[in-house]
Amino acid sequence: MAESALYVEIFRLSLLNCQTFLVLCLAFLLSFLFLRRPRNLPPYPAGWWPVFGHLFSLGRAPHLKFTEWRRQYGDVFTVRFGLNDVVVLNGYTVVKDALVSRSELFASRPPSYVFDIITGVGKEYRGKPFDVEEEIRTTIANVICSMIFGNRFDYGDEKFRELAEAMIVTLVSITSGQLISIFPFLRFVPYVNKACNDAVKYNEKILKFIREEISRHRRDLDRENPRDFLDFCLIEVDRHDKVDNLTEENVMHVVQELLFGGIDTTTNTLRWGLMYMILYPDVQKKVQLEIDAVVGGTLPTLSHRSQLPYTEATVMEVQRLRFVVPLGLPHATTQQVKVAGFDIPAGTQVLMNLHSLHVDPVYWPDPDRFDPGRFLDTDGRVNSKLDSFMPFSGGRRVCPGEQLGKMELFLLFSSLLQHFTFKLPEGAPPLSTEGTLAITLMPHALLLLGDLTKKEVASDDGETGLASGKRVRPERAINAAPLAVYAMAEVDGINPVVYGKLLRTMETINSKMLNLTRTLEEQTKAKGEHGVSDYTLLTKVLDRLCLVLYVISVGVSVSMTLYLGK
Ligand code: HEM
Repeated sequence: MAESALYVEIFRLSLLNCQTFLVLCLAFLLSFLFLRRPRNLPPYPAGWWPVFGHLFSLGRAPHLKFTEWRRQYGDVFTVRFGLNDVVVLNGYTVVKDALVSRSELFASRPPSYVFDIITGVGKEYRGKPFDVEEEIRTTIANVICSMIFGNRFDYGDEKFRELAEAMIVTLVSITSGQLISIFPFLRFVPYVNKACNDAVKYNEKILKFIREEISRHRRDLDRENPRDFLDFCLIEVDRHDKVDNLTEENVMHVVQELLFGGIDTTTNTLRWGLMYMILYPDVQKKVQLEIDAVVGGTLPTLSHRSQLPYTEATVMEVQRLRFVVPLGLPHATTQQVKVAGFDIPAGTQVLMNLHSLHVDPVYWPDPDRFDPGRFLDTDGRVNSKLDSFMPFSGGRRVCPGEQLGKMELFLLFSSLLQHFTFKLPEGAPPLSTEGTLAITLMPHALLLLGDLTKKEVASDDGETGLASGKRVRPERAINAAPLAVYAMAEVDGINPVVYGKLLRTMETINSKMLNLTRTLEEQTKAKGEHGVSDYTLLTKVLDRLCLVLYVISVGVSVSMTLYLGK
C-alpha cells in the first residue's frame, strides 16, 4: 500500500518534470517563432529591449528620433514595436521610390487594434483672451461639412463643440492607445486600457452624428437632385451598379475618414502658420505687403493665388518645417519587397518618415531656418515641383484632400493676414515650436488677446471688418500669448503615463508571482519533512535540475533574442 502511494508520488513529481520540460520546449518554440528575425531585414538601431522593443527609446516625438537614427543607420532601418518589426523609410530617394515609383507594393495599411476598431475599417471676445483654434477649426469643418452634409455650424454651436472635442480626444486617444495595438492583450488591463476605451467612446459620438446625418438625408433624398456628397453616396448605395458592395456602413466610415483627414490637418497647419508669423514678423510684413499690393480691399480669392507667390511660399515653408503628419499614416507591404538591398517581407508595417524629407540638409540648406524664399525661383515664382517635399504624401495613397487642403490654406491664411497682424504681447514668455504629436502635430495653444468681431471705422461709408471686406489690419493688431497650461499637453501625457502605469502593473504582477513562488517553496519544504524515500529525493533533484534548465533556457532565450536582433 505504502509502495503504491510512493509510486503515485513519484509519478506526480515526474509529471511535474514533464510539464516543466514541455513548458520549456513551448517557450523555446514560441520565442523562436515570434522572435525570429526575417533574414536580411534592415538593421535595428541600438537601445531596444526584449518584449518592448524600441518603445522606450522613441520619446514623444518619434519622427525626430527617426531622423536622428537616420544619420547613424542610414535611410532604412527597422524598429521593434513590442514584438512587431516596423520598417522606417527616410529621405526623399527611398520614400519617393516606395510611395510613388513602387506605390502598389506599399499601398496596404497594417492592422492596428485601436485604429481598426475606430474606423471599422456669436461668442463675445471683447476684452477676453481667446484661443483662435476653435474659430479656425469651425471654419475648416464648415467647408467639409458643407460638401458632405450640405450644412454648416455656427461659431460656438454646442453640437459642433461636442463633435470637435470628440474628434480631438479620439485622435489623442488613438495615439496614446498605440500601446494596445502593439500588445492587444493590454485592453483587458484597467487604467492601461483607458486610452483605447476613450477612443471607442468618443468615436461613437462621431459615428452617431454621421448616422443621424445619414438618416436625415435618407428622409428627404431626391434622386434626381443630389444636394451634397452624402446624397451622392446614398444614391450610389441604392444603385449597386457602379461601386460594388457599397453599404451605408461603408459610407459612414468614408465620411468619418474625410472628417478626420480634413479638419485636424488643415486646422493645425494654419495654427502653425500663425505662430510662425508671430515668430518671424519680417515675413509677416512681407506677406501683408504682397496681399495689399495685389488684392487691395477685396477678399483674396483663388484667382489671386498665382499673383501671391510669397504668400503661397510662406504656407509651403510652414508645411515643410512644421509638417502636421510627420510620419504620414502607416503603410504595409503588399508583397515581399527589396529596399536599399534589404528584404522586407509581405505584410510588414512601413512608416514613411516624411519629416526626414523636409529637414534633409542635402535639399534644404540650414533646414531649421524658416525661409519662404526656398520655394521661389529666380523669377520670384513658386517652385512647386521641389524634390524632398511631400506634405500630402504621394503615390496610390496620396492624400485625397490635397487640392482642397491647399485651397483652404491659401484662402484662410491670406484673409487672416490681410486683416490682422499677429504678435506677442510685451513680456510674454517665448513661444514653443515643439508641439504635441497625436497623429497630427499640434502646436501648443495660443491665446489671442484682441477682438476679431469689433468693426473698425476705416472708410467713409462706415463699413469695415472681415465681413465687409474692408482692410482693417493696421488698427487691428492681435496679440497672441502662449497658454500657461496647455490643454492638449494635459490630455496627452502619452509615454510617461501609460508606460508608468504599465510598469506599475508589471511590478504588481511580479510581486504577486514572487509571493506565489514563496508559498510554493514553503509548501515544498513542508512536504520535504515527510520525504520518505530515495525516489522522492531523486525526483526532487530532477525538479531542481529542471529549474536550473529553466533559468538557463530563459537566459538563452534572452541572448537569442538579442542575437537575432543584431
Ligand atoms: C493641410 C492639409 C492636409 C495635409 C497636410 C494632409 C496630409 C495627409 C497625409 C500625409 C496623408 C497620408 C497619406 C499616406 O498614407 O501616405 C493623408 C491621408 C488622407 N487625407 Fe489628408 N491632408 C490634408 C488635408 C486633407 C483634407 C482637406 C481631406 C479631406 C477632405 C483629407 C483627407 C485624407 C484622407 C481621407 C486620407 C486617407 C487616405 C487613405 O487612406 O488612402 N486630407 N493626408
